[in-house]
Amino acid sequence: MHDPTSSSSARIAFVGGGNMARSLIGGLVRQGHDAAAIRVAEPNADLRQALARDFGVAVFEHGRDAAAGAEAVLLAVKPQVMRPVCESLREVLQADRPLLISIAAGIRMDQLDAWCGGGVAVVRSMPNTPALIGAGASGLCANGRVDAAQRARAEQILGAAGLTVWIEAEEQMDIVTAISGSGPAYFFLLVEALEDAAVAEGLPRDAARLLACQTALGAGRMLREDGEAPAQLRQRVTSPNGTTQAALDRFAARGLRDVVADAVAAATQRGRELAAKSGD
Ligand SMILES: NC(=O)C1=CN([C@@H]2O[C@H](COP(=O)(O)OP(=O)(O)OC[C@H]3O[C@@H](n4cnc5c(N)ncnc54)[C@H](O)[C@@H]3O)[C@@H](O)[C@H]2O)C=CC1
Ligand SMILES: O=C(O)[C@@H]1CCC=N1
Repeated sequence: MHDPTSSSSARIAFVGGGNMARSLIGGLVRQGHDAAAIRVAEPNADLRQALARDFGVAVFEHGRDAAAGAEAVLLAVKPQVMRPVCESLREVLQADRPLLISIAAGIRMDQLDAWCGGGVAVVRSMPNTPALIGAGASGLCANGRVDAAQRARAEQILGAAGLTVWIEAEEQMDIVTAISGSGPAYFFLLVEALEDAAVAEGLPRDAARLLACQTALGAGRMLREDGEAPAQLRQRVTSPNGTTQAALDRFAARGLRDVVADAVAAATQRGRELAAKSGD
């Protein structure tokens, strides 16, 4: 029987059924959320059918059909189409007043609120692709209309795919995007570079990739599970005058920390530009 107060049967609508939506939906269903209460709007028929087949969710072609009667509406479309998508939902959002959650990079809560007609409870979130395997990290930020129950709902939805962190100042969401939103790509790049370097030194590529990938996994797990600071973990690997020291000295001499700071500044700035470009 449908119990509207139960956290596992609340009607949640996803507008956009691409990669990120799929990972969040997968997480919710795995946690026991009633699949029939999850409604997804996705214009691509193949994606739509795959979502229905894989998770048993209800699928629709148009956002307004999925969103009607939902307690929370999660917007998982690209930033470039966010404005027309919000405008197409305006009528149903104004009638039902659900919690609106956006995962789009660079789109501010006041823009979403205005495009949806005003007076909307908005949570802006920035997840990342490890959500696909339940190891995501999401920053969350709420506007003044979001109540405690809606905060809990947003945490439940994003938390189904990993860790959540509340960010009080919205301007910091561009930094979250630059660190954890884009961050998986930085670690993938480092693994690519390690693999190539090992091959250049003479290791077979298969072995190089396997060792680099497993090292990333091991280091990531120690960072989250050991409770020690990253610098302490680093020091425990580094024997005086040993091999690690030789590599770390070279990273320092080549200015690795400056390169990282510069890259994060560029990503943060790009997030701000995306918000400006999407218009008010
Ligand atoms: N990929 C990433 O690492 C991250 C992406 N994001 C954000 O998540 C959002 C979605 O990204 P992805 O899932 O990677 O993109 P995607 O391209 O896989 O998914 C977007 C989906 O929206 C659908 N769509 C387009 N117009 C629509 C409409 N009018 N109504 C309903 N659906 C519509 C598309 O057919 C597509 O399947 C973006 O705003 C992005 O900024 C956030 C964090 C990380
Ligand atoms: O690259 C991007 O713009 C999006 C936002 C964070 C990850 N992917």
